[in-house]
Amino acid sequence: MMRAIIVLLVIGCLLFMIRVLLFKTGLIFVAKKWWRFIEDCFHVHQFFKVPEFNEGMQENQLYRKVYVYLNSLTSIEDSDFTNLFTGKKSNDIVLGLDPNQLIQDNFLGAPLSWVNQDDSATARTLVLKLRKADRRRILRPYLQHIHAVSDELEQKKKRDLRLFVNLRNDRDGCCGRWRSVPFTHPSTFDTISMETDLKNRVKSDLESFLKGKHYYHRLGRVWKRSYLLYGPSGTGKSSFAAAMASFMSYDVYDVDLSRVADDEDLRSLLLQTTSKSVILIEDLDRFLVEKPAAVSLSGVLNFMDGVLNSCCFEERVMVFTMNSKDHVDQALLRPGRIDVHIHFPLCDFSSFKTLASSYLGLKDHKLFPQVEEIFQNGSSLSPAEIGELMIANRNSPSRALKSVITALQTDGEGRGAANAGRRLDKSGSKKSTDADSGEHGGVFSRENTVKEFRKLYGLLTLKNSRKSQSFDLAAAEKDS
Ligand SMILES: Nc1ncnc2c1ncn2[C@@H]1O[C@H](COP(=O)(O)OP(=O)(O)OP(=O)(O)O)[C@@H](O)[C@H]1O
Ligand SMILES: [Mg+2]
Repeated sequence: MMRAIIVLLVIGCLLFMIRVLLFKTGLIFVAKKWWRFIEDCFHVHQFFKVPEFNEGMQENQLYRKVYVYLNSLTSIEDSDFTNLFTGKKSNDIVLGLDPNQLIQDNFLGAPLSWVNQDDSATARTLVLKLRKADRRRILRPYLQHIHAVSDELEQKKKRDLRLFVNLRNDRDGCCGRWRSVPFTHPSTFDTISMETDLKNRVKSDLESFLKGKHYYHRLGRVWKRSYLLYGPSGTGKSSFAAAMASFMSYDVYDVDLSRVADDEDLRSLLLQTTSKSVILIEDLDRFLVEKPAAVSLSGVLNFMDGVLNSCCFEERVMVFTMNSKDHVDQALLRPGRIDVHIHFPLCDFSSFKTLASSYLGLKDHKLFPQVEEIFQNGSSLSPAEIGELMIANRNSPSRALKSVITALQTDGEGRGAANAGRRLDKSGSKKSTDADSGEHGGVFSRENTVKEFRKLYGLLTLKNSRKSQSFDLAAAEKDS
């Protein structure tokens, strides 16, 4: 009897020491791994692949959800290799899947594992491995669980907007053509010096769009809206486009047409964009004149029309910027292709005062009357030029204003008249050119309330008698 007790004690001590050894040295993970391997040998498995792109090179939404879900699993820390990234805050450490990393999971008592297949030759794929005996019972509820968890994570995490740029198509079509970085452009509608009324109308137009899904579908139209921001260099077009994206919490796809091989390539780029995004094409006029790529005009027109079935083009806002519309094929600007035209003119005295207030904190100054007179004599500069002068002299407002006056008198001579003159040429009064030419149909009086915009899809011409900025929505009469 005594001998049996001693043997049991020795075995107990041995087991305890082995346990301590296993946990202290981490060998427990090796033991678990071997145990799983031996167990697996006695089961038949099934594999389910979740590719990043479907055969049409469109993003596979399930891939994105599984990726978010796996990155949230604590078992990601048990993998042999895991990436560490800095999160939003500098002291945040975020774990990220490593190429070909194995992640274990367990659902309703069934062991599962995922492999993050990511070799540069093919598009990225997540592969689920589960026992055949468990498939019927858990596959569907497991995928629903993944959807629920990833949706919750997406909701919880404030949407970190992303800026996507397109790569050259020298990667034989694999692995997607967009690379993204966090979108942190500081511009908001508040930082852009623009007439408040005009800014509010753009906001209201965007809000109507965001709520307009059923309205567009009832009209049988793709739920998209396109804006043309045009005006001289340095007048805030790019900043405004960034402000629009931030306002809507939309990602930005910045299309560099010079990196697009041909029309087909442009279409496939579009296919890979996701909903809730701004698709930005800068300096379209320059592209159409210089044509640095093999994209044809009809390719651009189709791109602008979103000539794709609606599933691939929903919830997109297209923003085109130009320095001038004068040399552009008018087919590009017709209603339905460009819904809203917004002109960004050079500064006048009122926008100058807005800049002086934001950059120098000045509401008034003894030099203001002199500045006003120079503007009235037809001189002007872009907000970028005036902004830079104010920033350079922000510690001395008087010196800043004197440098603006000097610049207006030297570089700005006549530019204001030329800029305003574009409006005056057609009408002899301070209205926007588009409104006068009537090229987009009728002119709406300023009394138009925002609800007029809501009633109409397409283009409204709004006579904006204010001299500083025009918000000319040219109406397609027949659509109204
Ligand atoms: N209306 C404005 N209000 C405030 N800042 C402005 C405005 N316009 C331009 N700026 C400032 O000038 C700089 C250039 O602006 P932005 O790049 O948006 O001009 P742009 O019209 O896109 O010029 P380009 O046609 O050369 O691309 C930015 O730093 C921006 O902050
Ligand atoms: Mg720009």
